[in-house]
Amino acid sequence: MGRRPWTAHELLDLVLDAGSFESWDEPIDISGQPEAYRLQLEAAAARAGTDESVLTGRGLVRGRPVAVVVNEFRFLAGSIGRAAAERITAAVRRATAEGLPVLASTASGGTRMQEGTPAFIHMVEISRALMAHRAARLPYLVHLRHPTTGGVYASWGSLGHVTVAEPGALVGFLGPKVYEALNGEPFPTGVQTAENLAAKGVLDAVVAAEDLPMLVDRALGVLVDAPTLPRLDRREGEPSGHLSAWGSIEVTRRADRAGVRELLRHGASGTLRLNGTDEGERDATMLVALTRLDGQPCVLVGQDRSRQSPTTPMGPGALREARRAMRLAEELGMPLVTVIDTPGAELSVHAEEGAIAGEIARCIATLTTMTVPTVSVVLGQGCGGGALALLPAREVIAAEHAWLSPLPPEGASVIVHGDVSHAAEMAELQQVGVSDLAAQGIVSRIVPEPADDTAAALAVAVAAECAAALRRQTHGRAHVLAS
Ligand SMILES: CC(C)(COP(=O)(O)OP(=O)(O)OC[C@H]1O[C@@H](n2cnc3c(N)ncnc32)[C@H](O)[C@@H]1OP(=O)(O)O)[C@@H](O)C(=O)NCCC(=O)NCCSC(=O)CC(=O)O
Repeated sequence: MGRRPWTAHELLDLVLDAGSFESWDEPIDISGQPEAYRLQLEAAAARAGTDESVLTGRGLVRGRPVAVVVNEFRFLAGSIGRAAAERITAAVRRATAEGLPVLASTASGGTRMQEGTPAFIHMVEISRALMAHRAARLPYLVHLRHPTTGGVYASWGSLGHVTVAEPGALVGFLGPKVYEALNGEPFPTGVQTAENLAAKGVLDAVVAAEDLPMLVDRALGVLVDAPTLPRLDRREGEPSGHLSAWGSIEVTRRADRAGVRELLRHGASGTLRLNGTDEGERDATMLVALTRLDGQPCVLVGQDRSRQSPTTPMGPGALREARRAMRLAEELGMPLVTVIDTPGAELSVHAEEGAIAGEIARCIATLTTMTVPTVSVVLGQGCGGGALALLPAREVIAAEHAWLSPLPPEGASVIVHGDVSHAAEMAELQQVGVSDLAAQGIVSRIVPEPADDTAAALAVAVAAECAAALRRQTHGRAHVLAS
C-alpha cells in the first residue's frame, strides 16, 4: 500500500458527487454493552470519527443514484459486530426496496472478536439480503480496500456482480499474522494481494479508489441505462457467396481477420471488461464484458482469436468464464451475446482433468435454457465442441465467411482418407459454410462481409446486426410481457 488507507468519510467524499451523501444510519445504543467493550467502542468512535465500523446511505456517483456501504478500518479494524451487521443488512434491504444499485467498499479484520459467534452468524443475514437484492435484478458492485479479511471478504466482499480491489491491498480469508501464529510459519507472500487475486481470476480488476467513479459509471451505464438509438451503418447487402467453404476457411484464418476485440473496439461503447470466473480461474482466450453494442446494453462473451494459439488453446476455464457471463446475463435480466471464433478447444491432460467435455455440455445446457434475449455470432472459425458451446442462442447470426464444423476439416480428412490432403473436399462435404448453415436453419442471418473486407468494417456490420437482433428480441419479450 502506497498511501495512508482511505477513511470511510474520505472515500465517500472521493466517490460521491459533492454534497450528495445522505446517511441512512440510525444511532447505535451501546449502553447495554459490558463496560470494557463499551469503553473500547467509545475510544474507537473517538479515533475513527464514526459511530461504528460501517457507514451507509445514498448518494450520486456521476449523477447516478446509488446506495453505499462503506467500512471504516480505524473503528476496531472495520470489524463487524451485530450493530454493524444489522446496519449493512438494513441498508441493502432499503436499497432493494428503493431500486438502487449498491456499492460496497470494504476494509476489515472480519467478524468482531469482542462479540464472537452472535456477530459471526450475521454473515448469513448480510448474504441473504444481498441475494434478495440480486434476485431483484439490481446491481451490486464491490470495492475491496486494504486490508479486507475474514468474514467480510467471505460474505459481502465476495457477492458482487463486479468485484475490484485497490492496488496493493491485502485481500485474504485469514489474516497473515493469524496464520503464522496458528501454523508456526509465515503465509507465503504475494498471495493475498489484489494483483495476485486478479491474475488468478478471483477479482475482476485492480482499481484505485480515485477511479471508482469511472468504474461505477461504466458498470451502471450498461446495467441500468436504457438502450440508445442505433448509430452504426448496417451495411445492407447480399452475401457475395463467391467463395467455396474452403475459401471461407482460409479467409477466417488470416491474421488480419476481425475478432471479438475489433467487434468491441468498432461496434461498442462503454465497455467494462470482467476478468476470470470470480471463482479462482482465468483463461485469457475468453473475453467477458459488460458493454453497449451499437447502443444496446448486453453481457458479451467471446472467444478471443488473438489469444488462442497451439500453445494457448481455449481450455475448460474459458468455458467456465463463459458460464459466468451467462449466469450474469440471466440474473440481471440482460441480453447476452456470444461470439464464436475458435480453431478448437484444448486437447490435453489439463483439459480432460478440468472437465472440458462437461463444460461444453454445461454451456450448451445453460444457453438453451436462458430466458433473456440471446444472440450468438459465428464470427470466424467455428471448430468443434468449443464452438458449439457458445452457439445455441435464440438467434444465430454469422459473418459471410464464418463456418462451423465438428472438427478441423484437416482432421475429417485424416479420419476418412488417412491424410490431410482432402480437407477442402471434406469442408464442402460436411456443409460447414454459412449458406449450408442457413439452409439447415442453424443460422438465421448472414452478415455480408464488406467488399473492402477490413476488420473494422466487418466488426461494425456484425455489431449493428447483433444489436438489432437483440432489440427485436427485447421488443418481442416486452410485447409478450405486456399482453
Ligand atoms: C486485518 C489485519 C490484517 C490488519 O493488520 P494490521 O497490522 O493493519 O492491524 P492490527 O493487526 O494491528 O489490527 C489493528 C487493531 O484491530 C484489532 N483487530 C483486528 N481484527 C479484529 C477483529 N476481527 N475483531 C476485533 N478487533 C480486531 C487488532 O487486535 C488491533 O487492535 P489493537 O490496536 O488494540 O492492538 C489484521 O488485524 C488481521 O489479520 N486481523 C484478523 C483477520 C482475520 O483472520 N479475521 C478472521 C476473523 S473470523 C471471521 O471473520 C469469520 C470468518 O473468517 O469467516
